[in-house]
Amino acid sequence: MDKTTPILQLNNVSKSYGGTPAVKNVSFEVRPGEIVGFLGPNGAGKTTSLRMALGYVKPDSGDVKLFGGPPGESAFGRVGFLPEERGLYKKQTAREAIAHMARLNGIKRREAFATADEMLDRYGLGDAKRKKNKDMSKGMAQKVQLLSAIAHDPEFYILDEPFSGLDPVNQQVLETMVREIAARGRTILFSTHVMEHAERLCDRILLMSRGGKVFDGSVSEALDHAPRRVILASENSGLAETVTPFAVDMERRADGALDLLLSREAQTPDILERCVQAGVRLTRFEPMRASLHEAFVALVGRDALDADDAEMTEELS
Ligand SMILES: Nc1ncnc2c1ncn2[C@@H]1O[C@H](COP(=O)(O)OP(=O)(O)OP(=O)(O)O)[C@@H](O)[C@H]1O
Repeated sequence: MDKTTPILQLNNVSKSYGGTPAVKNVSFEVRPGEIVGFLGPNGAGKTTSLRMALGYVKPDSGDVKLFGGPPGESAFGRVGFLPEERGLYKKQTAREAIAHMARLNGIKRREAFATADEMLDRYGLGDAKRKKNKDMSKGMAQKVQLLSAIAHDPEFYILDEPFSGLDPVNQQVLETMVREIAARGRTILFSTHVMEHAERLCDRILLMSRGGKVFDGSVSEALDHAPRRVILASENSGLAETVTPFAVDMERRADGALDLLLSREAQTPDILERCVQAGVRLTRFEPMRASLHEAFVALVGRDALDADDAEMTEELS
């Protein structure tokens, strides 16, 4: 496989359960060295897509290529997978759990235990080496499970909601881990509901909604879809009337300022100019930085609206 071959390709993949579509005609690629965030509301089809990527679930139609071929044995030892459902053998110790998975991925026994010890030390779990999984806190067990998914140093990491269930400190530890892994040239695809992690970590995000892909691009491209807002206040009257032509919505905040949701065409310099012309003396003019969360809501909301329109058209026809 050359360096330009995508690590993962889903081509028009669909999967239904009992006649209900979970994933509908989804296509995307993950290229070598990328950190890709997989976002979407509950039930959007993320886990199903990841399982198809690994070959655990067979698509009804479309095809999946992992390392340029069908997912399966050829990818043995090259992928590290953290499943959404967490679970470790209760009686295993932390080092046994990690070594066990490393061995399943082709690492020899002695090296597997040495790696387990080294990783537990490196990620602050040195004291837990001989602790049984049943005696660990939820966060600790999750870290151990993550380490067991990555101990064989795979080329490609598929992590299904790796941040869920971790406290803020451990989320930070995990973020650092992801950066370290990426710095070694590895490729990472992770699903998350936490926009801040996606915003900070990802080269690219994929957004799913109702089984379909609704966005595929960089974080800054996604932010273009977020509504733009400006917070305004003035020391005299007439502000709301003056800025109304630039707004699709506005709200009076508790501190008296106006929160303006800008229309697509509205330009902030024009708002300032109009206020000056109208004699409105501004005491506050604060364009707000859009968040990925707002872009997410806008993109998923639009998808839901489009779907409603389609349903309505079907009903009318
Ligand atoms: N094994 C299964 N049997 C039946 N239905 C399933 C199965 N797996 C997934 N589904 C359904 O497929 C849809 C997509 O689920 P999926 O778990 O892929 O979504 P998700 O985006 O990962 O959601 P979440 O963020 O809640 O984990 C849901 O409606 C779910 O109920």
